Amino acid sequence: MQPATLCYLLRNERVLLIRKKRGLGKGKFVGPGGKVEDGETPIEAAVREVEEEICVAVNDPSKVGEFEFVFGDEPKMFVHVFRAETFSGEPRETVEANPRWFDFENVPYDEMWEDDRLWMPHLFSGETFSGRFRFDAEGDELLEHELETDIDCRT
Ligand SMILES: COc1nc(N)nc2c1ncn2[C@H]1C[C@H](O)[C@@H](COP(=O)(O)OP(=O)(O)OP(=O)(O)O)O1
Repeated sequence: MQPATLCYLLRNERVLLIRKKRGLGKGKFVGPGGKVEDGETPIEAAVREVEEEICVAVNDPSKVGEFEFVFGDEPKMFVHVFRAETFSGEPRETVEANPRWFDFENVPYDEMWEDDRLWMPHLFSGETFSGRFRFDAEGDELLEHELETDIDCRT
């Protein structure tokens, strides 16, 4: 399965999301992230993707979750989820992404992947989690899921 990352920047009860401009999930609000490249660790990939997508240097990402995404019967991605509260640089728009801060209460779930509304509240409350989400073959509709919290997430 393709390894990938999501890295959520959190500050003052707000989360930074990007309007994705290309690739899987184009047009949706998502967390900064992308595929893990050959020779990279997930944490290195998470830091690189945030820098590439919104020009922010993340200092202390900590792993808080793991997801398996399945499209139809095809395992699609294994995603390592990180959170970061210290980072430097002002988030800037790039060719890949348009960044925007949202209050935890006003996250635009209707414009996001369907799984996000199920687990993001656990991110905001400081929990760890793991999930398996099966979508239809096109990735349009979430068909079934399992979600567990308070997992051991050490990398
Ligand atoms: C299917 O459900 C998903 N939900 C959520 N919340 N996030 C998802 C889902 N499927 C994929 N993702 C995330 C995981 C990664 O952060 C990205 C993958 O995006 P992409 O394939 O565009 O990765 P890049 O490395 O940025 O793309 P390039 O190959 O173009 O560099 O989506």
